[in-house]
Amino acid sequence: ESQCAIDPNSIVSDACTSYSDLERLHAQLEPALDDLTQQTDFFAYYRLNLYNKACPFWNDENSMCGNRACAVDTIEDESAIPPIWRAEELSKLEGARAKHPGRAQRRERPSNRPLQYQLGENVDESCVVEEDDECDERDYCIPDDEGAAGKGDYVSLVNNTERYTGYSGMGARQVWDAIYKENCFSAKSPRGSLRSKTLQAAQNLKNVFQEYGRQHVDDGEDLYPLDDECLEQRAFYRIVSGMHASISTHLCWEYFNQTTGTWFHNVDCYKERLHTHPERVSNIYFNYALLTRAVAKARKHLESYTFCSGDPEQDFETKQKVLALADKAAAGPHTFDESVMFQDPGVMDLKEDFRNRFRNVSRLMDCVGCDKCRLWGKVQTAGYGAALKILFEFDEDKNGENPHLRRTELVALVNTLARVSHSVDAIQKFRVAVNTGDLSVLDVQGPLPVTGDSQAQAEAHEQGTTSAEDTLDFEFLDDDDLDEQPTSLPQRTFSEEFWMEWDLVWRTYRMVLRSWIEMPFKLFAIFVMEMNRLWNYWLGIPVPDRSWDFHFPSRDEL
Ligand SMILES: Cc1cc2nc3c(=O)[nH]c(=O)nc-3n(C[C@H](O)[C@H](O)[C@H](O)COP(=O)(O)OP(=O)(O)OC[C@H]3O[C@@H](n4cnc5c(N)ncnc54)[C@H](O)[C@@H]3O)c2cc1C
Repeated sequence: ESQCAIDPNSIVSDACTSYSDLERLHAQLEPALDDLTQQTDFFAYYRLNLYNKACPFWNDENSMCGNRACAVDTIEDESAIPPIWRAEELSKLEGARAKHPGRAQRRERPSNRPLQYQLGENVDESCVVEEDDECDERDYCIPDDEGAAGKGDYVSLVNNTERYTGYSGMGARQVWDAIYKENCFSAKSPRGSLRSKTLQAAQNLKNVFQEYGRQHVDDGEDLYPLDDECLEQRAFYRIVSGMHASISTHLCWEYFNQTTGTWFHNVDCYKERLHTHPERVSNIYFNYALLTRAVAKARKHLESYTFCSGDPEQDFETKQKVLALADKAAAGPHTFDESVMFQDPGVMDLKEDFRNRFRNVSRLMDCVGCDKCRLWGKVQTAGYGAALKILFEFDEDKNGENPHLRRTELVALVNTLARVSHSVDAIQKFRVAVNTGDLSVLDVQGPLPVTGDSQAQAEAHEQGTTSAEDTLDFEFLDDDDLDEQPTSLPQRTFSEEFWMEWDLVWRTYRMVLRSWIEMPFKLFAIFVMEMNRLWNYWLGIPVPDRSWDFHFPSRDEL
């Protein structure tokens, strides 16, 4: 039995929201988000370490993307960016850095007061920037050296759109594999159901094959089956899967036809990667719910936030716009209930585990072999990291006493929300195009009006009559739930039932045959691993743990 603190069924009503509610919220927030990310310097420029960090997990030299579309236009001429953020100005902070209180001192000072550095003579003293690039234990992300003058690059997020780059193949696949592998939480953490351990072992076995260069078949199934996991673990999976799905949406939305040299909305790409995988779409909506909740929760904190571009008028305007966005997010439906997560004192390890795993996902971005993908991968992992920090480490009612939110975190959070918002937009349009065959909807500017159906659903929701099928259930279904069929589904005919069963028998037969064919390879991999362990033992160096186990596929995996 899972020992998770949360009974998945108990929180359904708190953490549920409908597609149409989120679409309506999206229609309300989209203009404000667009304005913030496209029109303000504060949110348009991002400083990050794009080229100087090696992949900490493997040698990625062979998986570099050489396409022009993979390249990022960094800002060579720093006069294009607000003076206060220039490396030259930032380097003045090195002086201030000398006076930077040490770790011990910092522990003594009220821990959450923003670290502020006063700048040189040519900068207004009331305008301060924070330049703490050290990792706080409450961070869910690895800070990307904004404070390390001269180390990072300034990038305009407006001029480097996230879209199709052509980056694919084993390099990209390896990164996604490794990201999903982070979802195999340690056996020590308090869930320990046999099934999740088996899944973890299965994943490990998969890795053994990869290590030995055995390319596994891309069967189009998602990389990590969502079975018997607790809410926190499931949320982790949904965040990364939703981020993956959102990236897929953007590359389908702006796809490049190499024959004609034109960009277009690729409906087939959408069908293949999203339409036929509703759970991926649902994970995008899940992320939308999570990010809007984080922005709403940061509302009070943002009231005392210093926006600093060196131009007080612009800063004032930026702040008003951010507060207006947070107000709108807060006025919308309650999209996500973080208060039910990590509640049981027994799951404190799990929170630590969750945070560390998310940090690893952020480290994995340095393994992405395409500059533009790496840029947006870093922005988005930092954005989700900031959202998680706000959700799990912030007190909603306090403004000055919360953990400090770095400029990069806030910029990443808002831009990540804007990306997911754009995905929601694109998916709505793609969905209508596929359902009606009318491709002209793809050229509609701005959010689609909430359709009659969605409107009716929203009204029903307000009256408390939303049907179960309209609702996005963000919680775990247990096995009984999974077997339950919604009563409103059309009944299958006898011949449909027959062919479905026949299909299952046929797939089982193929699976058995396949497992016999794979058996020698599995045995070989086990043999190599055992030899490796023996060799280490003989040399007297630590013997690696056995990481193989057998995985019995579920009905869906056949
Ligand atoms: C961090 C990162 C950023 C990227 N950014 C871009 C970009 O900006 N532009 C661009 O053109 N390419 C980008 N790529 C590459 C892109 O994501 C795909 O890897 C590439 O298009 C190849 O796609 P694929 O069909 O092989 O499947 P992939 O998308 O690589 O997926 C691999 C496997 O993962 C599973 N899977 C797919 N989607 C999901 C999901 N949502 N949830 C769970 N499992 C899933 C499936 O089993 C699939 O076969 C990026 C890759 C990474 C790692």
